[in-house]
Amino acid sequence: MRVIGTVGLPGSGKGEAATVARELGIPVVTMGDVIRAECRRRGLDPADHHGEIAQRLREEEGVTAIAERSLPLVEEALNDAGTVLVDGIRSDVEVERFEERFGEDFTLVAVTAPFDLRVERVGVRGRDNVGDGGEALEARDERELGFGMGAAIDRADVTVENTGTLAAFRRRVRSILEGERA
Ligand SMILES: Nc1ncnc2c1ncn2[C@@H]1O[C@H](COP(=O)(O)OP(=O)(O)OP(=O)(O)O)[C@@H](O)[C@H]1O
Repeated sequence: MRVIGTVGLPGSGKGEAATVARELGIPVVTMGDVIRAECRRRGLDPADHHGEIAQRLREEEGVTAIAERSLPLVEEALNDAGTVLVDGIRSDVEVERFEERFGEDFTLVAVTAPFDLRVERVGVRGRDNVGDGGEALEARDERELGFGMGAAIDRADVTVENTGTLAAFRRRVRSILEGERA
């Protein structure tokens, strides 16, 4: 069994890595789904309340609340597959929770790309209001780093620098996902 977690700043390529996993038939557990489910449970629209509920869950159940609630989903996915990808790790305490649960079977993969490249890519994707100078992305970076994402990236077992072509990145991710455990 292998549990592969991905971590990276906005626009670094985590979504693309998850797409590669799905194409290989590897189930993807998205930690944001936990938050969306909790929004619905509280009768709130996830589109408007995602950030607020993420924050409240951490306050009410501790800083590992979202990781904790993701664990049963990962375990369920492991019933049918040898490898599972976890998308959405945001802090070092979450990394510790996965390491505590899965030990050597957990691999943390950091995806990195310089700010300017991420601005360009997020712009192409058109999901964010980047504005001139990439200010929106800067604010998102700050929020993520505030959760402890920098410390999580520092703990990675493998770092993929996503500075080349999309095809090269996808190949690298595929080889990590298919690779034998060291
Ligand atoms: N090496 C690359 N070359 C060109 N485009 C890329 C490359 N890697 C990723 N992209 C594109 O950049 C955009 C951002 O990547 P992706 O959505 O995977 O980022 P993300 O880390 O999931 O971001 P977020 O945290 O904001 O969801 C996507 O449109 C993706 O297809």
